[in-house]
Amino acid sequence: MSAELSCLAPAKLNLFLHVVGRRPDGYHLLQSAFRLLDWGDRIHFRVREDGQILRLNEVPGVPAEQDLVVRAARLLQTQAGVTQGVEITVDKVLPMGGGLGGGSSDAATTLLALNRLWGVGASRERLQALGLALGADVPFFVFGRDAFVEGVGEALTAMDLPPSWYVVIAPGVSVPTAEIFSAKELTRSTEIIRMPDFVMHATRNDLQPVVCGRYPQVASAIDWLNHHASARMTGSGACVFAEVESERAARQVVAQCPERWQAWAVRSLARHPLHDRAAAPARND
Ligand SMILES: C[C@@](CO)(OP(=O)(O)O)[C@H](O)COP(=O)(O)OP(=O)(O)OC[C@H]1O[C@@H](n2ccc(N)nc2=O)[C@H](O)[C@@H]1O
Ligand SMILES: Nc1ncnc2c1ncn2[C@@H]1O[C@H](COP(=O)(O)OP(=O)(O)O)[C@@H](O)[C@H]1O
Repeated sequence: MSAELSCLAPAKLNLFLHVVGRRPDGYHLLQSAFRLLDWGDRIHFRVREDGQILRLNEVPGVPAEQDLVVRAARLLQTQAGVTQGVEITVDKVLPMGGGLGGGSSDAATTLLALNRLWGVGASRERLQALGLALGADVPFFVFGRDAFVEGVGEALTAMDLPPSWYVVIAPGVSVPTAEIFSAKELTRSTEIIRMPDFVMHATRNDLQPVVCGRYPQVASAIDWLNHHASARMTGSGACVFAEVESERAARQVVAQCPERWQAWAVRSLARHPLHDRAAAPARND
């Protein structure tokens, strides 16, 4: 008999992304609005009593030791002095290096799930702080609701947005985040805005011109989607998105998408699923 749990690791969109400065260590200071999506990877956790942390399935391009789910589990186990272990199965749905935060979300879902399954009882704030060591977007996914994000990803302010439908397109390329942040043509001095006042048309993704200049597939996906609704890149790319008025409109655009790209109709998600189930005990099988 061992405790187990299956959970969505939701994707995110950066509704806008401004680069407002650079720290002495080279990391960039950002302002961004992060939105959760009701779409993502699926992760299954099963507690082991022998302390081992195992990923059971293959994930192309991600050896188990480098997988953020394994690294997140190991970090929590060490930091909280846990003697139990876990078997993890990752059903990868999100394109990697897509700017949808897949790896970071997998890590955050792992922290939230194991905090419960192992009975650690760490506060959300503590899990956010732990998550920052794994990646800049992990604190947001632990926070688990739409947020204004500042600093390098650690300063979060909750934001309430009405539900929306989006079209998301993967233009079939993977963009390395480090390459884009180190580009000499990147502008790093966008004026700091008062975040709650943002309006989409007055914002942009500062990484988008750099990515479009280097990856023409991203530029052409934005051009194509712009014919249907106002299109923009998420994160450091390569995925692009547009908000549309309804599920029906989203599905119509997806149906017309050229075959060389992948497209999805997705709706927003108000809360990370583990937040909704915060009070529920882990299932025992
Ligand atoms: C810019 C965002 C917005 O969501 O892009 P996406 O990764 O989602 O596309 C993220 O904050 C990215 O976070 P993450 O993907 O975790 O980046 P990391 O692996 O920590 O960083 C990869 C590399 O990008 C650069 N980097 C990253 C984040 C940042 N604020 N400044 C940087 O200069 C650093 O050179 C770093 O070594
Ligand atoms: N569980 C995971 N899922 C996806 N990528 C992972 C995972 N663990 C480690 N990675 C590494 O993180 C990189 C960035 O992946 P991802 O988070 O999908 O991109 P992005 O930050 O652009 O959304 C991948 O190329 C991969 O090497």
